Amino acid sequence: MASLGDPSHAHNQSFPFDQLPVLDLFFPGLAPATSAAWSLLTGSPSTYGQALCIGGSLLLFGKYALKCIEKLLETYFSSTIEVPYTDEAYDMLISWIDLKPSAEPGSHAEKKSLHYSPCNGRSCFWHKHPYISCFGRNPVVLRELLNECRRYYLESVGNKTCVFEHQGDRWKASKSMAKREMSTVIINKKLKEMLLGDVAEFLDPKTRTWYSRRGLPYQRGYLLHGPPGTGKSSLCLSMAGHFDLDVYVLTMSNLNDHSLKSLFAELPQHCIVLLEDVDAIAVHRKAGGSVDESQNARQNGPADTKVSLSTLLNVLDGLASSAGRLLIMTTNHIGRLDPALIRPGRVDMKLELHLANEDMTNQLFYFVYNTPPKIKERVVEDCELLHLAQEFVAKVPKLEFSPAKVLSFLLANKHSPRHGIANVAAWMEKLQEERTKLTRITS
Ligand SMILES: Nc1ncnc2c1ncn2[C@@H]1O[C@H](COP(=O)(O)OP(=O)(O)OP(=O)(O)O)[C@@H](O)[C@H]1O
Repeated sequence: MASLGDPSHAHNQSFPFDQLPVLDLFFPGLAPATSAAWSLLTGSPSTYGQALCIGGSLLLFGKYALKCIEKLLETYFSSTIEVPYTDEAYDMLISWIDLKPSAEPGSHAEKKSLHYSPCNGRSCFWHKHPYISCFGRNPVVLRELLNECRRYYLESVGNKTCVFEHQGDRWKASKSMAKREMSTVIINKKLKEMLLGDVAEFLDPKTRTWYSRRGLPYQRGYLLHGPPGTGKSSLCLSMAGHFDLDVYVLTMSNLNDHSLKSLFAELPQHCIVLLEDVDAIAVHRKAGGSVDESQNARQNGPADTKVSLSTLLNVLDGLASSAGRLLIMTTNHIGRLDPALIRPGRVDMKLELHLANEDMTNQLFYFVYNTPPKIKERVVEDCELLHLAQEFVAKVPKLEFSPAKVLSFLLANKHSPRHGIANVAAWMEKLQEERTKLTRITS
């Protein structure tokens, strides 16, 4: 029996090649590779083994060397501009890419249109004629590109009102809508004029100087209150269009203290901050006037899921530190608001929007059926309009329906005012039924 130390046995220790064909049966091509590796390990490399070894090393080190070169180039020979997802420049970049001919989604653009956006990592695209990459230490090309994106973006939203909404504690452009003419929001004429005059005066640069000379906080707050569907949000949006401002919408029910603070910290200069349904913060006070925290917690839920009044007051007061923002709060229940929230200085003007009176119903009728003189095709002849409007107004009880309801009815009959007028009674009956049903459910 041969011992392990027996040199003659060493020779017999070679790879069991007699087993190779069997291995090859299951793993074709494995046998030659293992034989090369075996001969390398046992110190007698074949040419094939040597080549394999050199190739492998080249592959390994080549990859590493490439990474090093890439890093070196990136660090010393290229410029990079970071465009975070949350930055408006990101939206500009996206709209620019979307506008590129290569991004045209084809003839079915209207339905399920495609939108293109840059992904994380490296992207190559054409900018003017040369093929640009960020190679080189001069960032001018990148700046130029971003400027071009900005130009495209501003052109595309030129006649639009941009609305930003919050996602967690970040702002995100949610939609850009065609500017809504102030004339399409039907409210008391004097009220509208007063509001527009006040905002125009506030935004005047002279007013800003006036405030700063006296060390007064340059801020203005408005409260729009009234029943649902009286045009509070519409008024805010059309004001934004009128004064060319973007709107940042905060929905109180989806916020907590932390997100509210972060969102306020990120607001740009010159914009409208719309706080919708501020009554979502129901505040209970004790007999002495102090805030009843336990009652608040019971009604509003845990503190980390809701906005507390003290945080809201703090951020509103902080708003004064950055100039040029208009604060507009809306509510359907002014009686539920804490007096501290709507005290002068935080709210400078309160405007109540009403259910449709005779004048508003008349204006809504004209809004739907009056056709501009340029358009030949008309539903009603001008001479008939006055008479039909009077007939409609006489049938609709005043201060009973919101402008939203009246408008919705008129739009349902937009092709035939006569048919609409004939159906007013049935419509009111239906509304009454709905109201009774709702009262039964809620009681
Ligand atoms: N006064 C109005 N003039 C013209 N359209 C109106 C008016 N009020 C409501 N509408 C129309 O009704 C719809 C709802 O209006 P809007 O959202 O502005 O009402 P709101 O008072 O903000 O309601 P809510 O309190 O429920 O938020 C919109 O389509 C709007 O065009």
